[in-house]
Amino acid sequence: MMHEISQRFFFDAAHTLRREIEAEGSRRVHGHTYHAEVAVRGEPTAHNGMVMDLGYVRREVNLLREKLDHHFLDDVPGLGIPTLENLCTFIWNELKPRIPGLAAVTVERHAIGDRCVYRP
Ligand SMILES: Nc1nc2c(c(=O)[nH]1)N=C([C@H](O)[C@H](O)COP(=O)(O)OP(=O)(O)OP(=O)(O)O)CN2
Ligand SMILES: [Zn+2]
Repeated sequence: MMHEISQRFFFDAAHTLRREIEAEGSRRVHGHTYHAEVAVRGEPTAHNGMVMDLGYVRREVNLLREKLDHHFLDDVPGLGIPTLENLCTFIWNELKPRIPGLAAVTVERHAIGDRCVYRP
């Protein structure tokens, strides 16, 4: 039977964004607290009852988090334009080789209710 486990984390980061609406504030350097979640699918093994030890997921997430937390997202190599979509893809690309059962990445800005889910 398939199970899905998940790990939440957050990071604070600055960015700029060129937009066609609400352009003025987005173009200036400003910051957000981003809330993210990674989900891992699999079958619990008979020997430990886990899909994967969440401590392992946390360790990988913490390594990834160092690349985003308190960074200027416009300058993060491999991220591209710092949208929620590209943050999901970036986190996916960073974690997928380390967490083979990775199933989804979610990034949200709670303050304004924006959310993106990447589930290829
Ligand atoms: N499809 C997407 N649309 C938008 C994205 C996105 O990542 N994907 N991002 C934005 C803006 O970054 C977002 O709306 C925040 O706007 P911003 O000017 O950065 O901040 P606000 O002042 O609106 O919100 P605060 O968090 O209160 O500062 C838009 N669309
Ligand atoms: Zn913004």
